[in-house]
Amino acid sequence: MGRCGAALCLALEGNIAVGKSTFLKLLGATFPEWHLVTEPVAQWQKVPAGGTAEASVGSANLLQMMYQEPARWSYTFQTFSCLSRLKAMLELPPERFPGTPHPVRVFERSIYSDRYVFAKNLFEAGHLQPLEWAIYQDWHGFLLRQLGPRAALHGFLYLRAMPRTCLERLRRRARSEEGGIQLGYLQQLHGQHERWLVEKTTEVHFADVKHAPVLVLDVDKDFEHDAAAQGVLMAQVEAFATALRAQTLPSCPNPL
Ligand SMILES: Nc1ncnc2c1ncn2[C@@H]1O[C@H](COP(=O)(O)OP(=O)(O)O)[C@@H](O)[C@H]1O
Ligand SMILES: Nc1nc2c(ncn2[C@H]2C[C@H](O)[C@@H](COP(=O)(O)O)O2)c(=O)[nH]1
Repeated sequence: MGRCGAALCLALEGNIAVGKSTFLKLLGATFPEWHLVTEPVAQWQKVPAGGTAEASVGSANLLQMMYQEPARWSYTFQTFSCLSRLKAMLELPPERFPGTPHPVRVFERSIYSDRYVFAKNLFEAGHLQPLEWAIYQDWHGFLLRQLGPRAALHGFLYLRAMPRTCLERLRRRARSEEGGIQLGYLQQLHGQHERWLVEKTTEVHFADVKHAPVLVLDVDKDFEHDAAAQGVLMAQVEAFATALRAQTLPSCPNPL
């Protein structure tokens, strides 16, 4: 933030179609100096499918493959999604003006929800084999330990709504790959988020992240078309970021 060069790093977490992208746009309009990183869904829908150096054989929609044949493609999906999130996190943000980095960076989901929500859920649902889950956890833990503070987050913004609300929003959005998603899957993911971020009963293997503060934001009601509700949510985020900055980056006193 400001001249000290350190940004406060937050992840925006929540169920499928809860409203993360919509919320991220609102953050962008409210805090134009923040750096916002969207989830790389488009990359998952169009994975270069190889071929030779001379000729590519096109691309694969890994998101669709994972939903159509989860037992076959879940492990591949989780390696690719986690790698794409890690690349986005490690990529240097563009400087706002020379010498003035962004005060806050917000990532839509994270390498932590990749593991403690999605991969964990796929394992518990039987779509990741015990061996695949063990291998995933091995490289995930190794990589993140090697990266140390570069892979750490200071806090989480958790958008929370009832799974039924998410299903309604998901149907309204009508992303073609998600046509087969049922309420039960959103209930499972809701439970994973709650155990990880609220109840804290999920075993988390990284001390910083385990103790990172969580701001729970209730988005069950429509905030998209309600300026007053938007104002309340943005004020909550600003207060959270300000307090977190004072706590975690005390040597960088610049205001947000
Ligand atoms: N608070 C809200 N109330 C009503 N509809 C919403 C709200 N937030 C998002 N939506 C709508 O729900 C759908 C999914 O939102 P989106 O932001 O794409 O979710 P996510 O990024 O979490 O998957 C979109 O059609 C969006 O317009
Ligand atoms: N199996 C996994 N699926 C994931 C993961 N991260 C996102 N997703 C899916 C869920 C949605 O269908 C789509 C985009 O998510 P939004 O909530 O942003 O709409 O991708 C994951 O790690 N594993």
